[in-house]
Amino acid sequence: MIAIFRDFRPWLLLLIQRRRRFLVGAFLIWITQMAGLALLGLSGWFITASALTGIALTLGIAAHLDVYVPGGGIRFFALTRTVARYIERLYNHNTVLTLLADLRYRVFGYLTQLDDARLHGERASDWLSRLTADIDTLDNFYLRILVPPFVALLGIVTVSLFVAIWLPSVAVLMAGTLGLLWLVVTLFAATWGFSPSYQQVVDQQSLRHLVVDQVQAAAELMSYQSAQWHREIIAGHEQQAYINQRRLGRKAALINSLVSAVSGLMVVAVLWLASLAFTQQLVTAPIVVMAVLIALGVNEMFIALPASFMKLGASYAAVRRLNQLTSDSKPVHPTATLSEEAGLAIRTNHLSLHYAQTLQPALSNVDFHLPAGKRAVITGNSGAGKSSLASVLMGRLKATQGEVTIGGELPWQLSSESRAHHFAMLTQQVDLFDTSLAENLRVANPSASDAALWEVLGAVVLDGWVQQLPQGLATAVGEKGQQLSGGQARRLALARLMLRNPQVVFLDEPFAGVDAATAKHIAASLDQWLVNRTAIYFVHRANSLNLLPGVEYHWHLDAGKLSQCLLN
Ligand SMILES: Nc1ncnc2c1ncn2[C@@H]1O[C@H](COP(=O)(O)OP(=O)(O)OP(=O)(O)O)[C@@H](O)[C@H]1O
Repeated sequence: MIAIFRDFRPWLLLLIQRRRRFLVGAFLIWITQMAGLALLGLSGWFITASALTGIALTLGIAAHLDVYVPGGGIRFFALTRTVARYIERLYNHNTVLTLLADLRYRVFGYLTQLDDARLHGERASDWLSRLTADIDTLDNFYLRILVPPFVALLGIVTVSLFVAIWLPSVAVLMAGTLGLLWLVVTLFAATWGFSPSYQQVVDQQSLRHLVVDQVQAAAELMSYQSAQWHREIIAGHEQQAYINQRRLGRKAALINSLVSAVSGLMVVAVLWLASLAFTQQLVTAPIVVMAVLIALGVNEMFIALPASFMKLGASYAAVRRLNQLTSDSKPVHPTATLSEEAGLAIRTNHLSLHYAQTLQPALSNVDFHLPAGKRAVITGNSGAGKSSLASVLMGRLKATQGEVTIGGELPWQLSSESRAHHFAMLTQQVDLFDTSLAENLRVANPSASDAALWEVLGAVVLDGWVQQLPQGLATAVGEKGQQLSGGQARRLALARLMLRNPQVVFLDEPFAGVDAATAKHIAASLDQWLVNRTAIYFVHRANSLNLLPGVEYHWHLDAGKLSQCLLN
């Protein structure tokens, strides 16, 4: 229980920052509910009193009834209920949207502080779930879990005090029964539904993964004739999820029936006690009707509570996932910067990197020094650690041991603006936006002219191809650049990089997927563009070396260990 509270705490604190909104919202709900109950009670009283007065007059008994005050009261409560409900909806929806913005802002802040290893450690759909489903669950917390039980308690006290004016015994009965019901629909419902609702979130997540896999790997599954096999796995999970959902539904239905049964019995008991008071001439008949109608109407305050509290486990699952982000993200925003004049030499000192959940280090004791403005090549077989080293040099990963300095600063301590300004990296995985060629290029330099775009396209030998496209630079590249070949996409990414003016450049396999003649042309363009920049090429094969003019250093990575090679 304490652990659960500890997990919820940071998010509750965030929600509580808006406590004024919380109190005003709760007050508006309370006004709406009380106006509804007053309308019901007063109408019951008025109808009964009118009927009794009518009967008395018919029987020739002198009787009178002031119809103006209760009539006015009924109109007043009817209007109050409508207006209060309208304002309450506006106000509380505004609060929910404000909280949504608070939560998204905080979670997005955590995401931006995660390093490459953590970001790549989970699926994109999981990150999306955190930003959408998990936050929505927390967002519902305010309007479903925090406000309604508070208002219900306030309602119980108000109604009991009101009824106590005429019928103290009825008031005690109502306060006792409603208090017990309150405990059942909140604490008991939360405990009883905790594990199935927690499981529901876990099931939904695994089903989402499986279905995404089924769609993404559809071609493979069909060509290996395994689609049916995979569908059966999904069906198995789905069946489990249904069983759990039914369990949750049954529990919710049982609590709802309990609430209906107990509140029904309470109405009968109120009728009985009030009738007793009537026979003892302690109250009039209209008061009896009013008390019974109020007891009937008070159930409304509990209707939504069991369903919300049964899902506390789902909120907890969301909170736990979001809390993982807090513990993984860096505590401070790095702020170091590099000066424009500084010569940006790269130096590593016993650099080691060990990914979590792997036995062998990806980099171990890497030592090298690349003077400012010089070029180097680091070769290595697949899995030797080239991309990992590039990520550490870029400051996208923090070394487990040792350190790297660029221009005298630790890259991971540089502000993101400084890194973006001074460093550039061509990664193996190219990310293109689902927009035009020009827009994709201008991601690197929004103010680049068309002439500048043509120039960099020429440098990567894409200009001829773009010229013969009917829409030229305005041609759409499709989602993830699917309308381009792999080699074209990489060349477009390289062209994009050349629109910037970085001092340090890392090029991970710049010639992958490119034919020999084109590679030669690109190498010549790079040779020109890299003048006065510090650059490291990361390539698989030493036979790419003749494509790398100006390279003065050659290191080789083997299973994370770096050794110096002679350049021939
Ligand atoms: N996010 C990660 N989590 C765990 N291990 C990782 C991660 N990224 C890489 N590795 C491991 O680290 C080692 C080095 O990988 P890396 O991608 O740096 O090699 P590489 O030389 O760039 O390979 P390639 O040329 O095939 O891209 C490999 O054993 C790889 O399995």
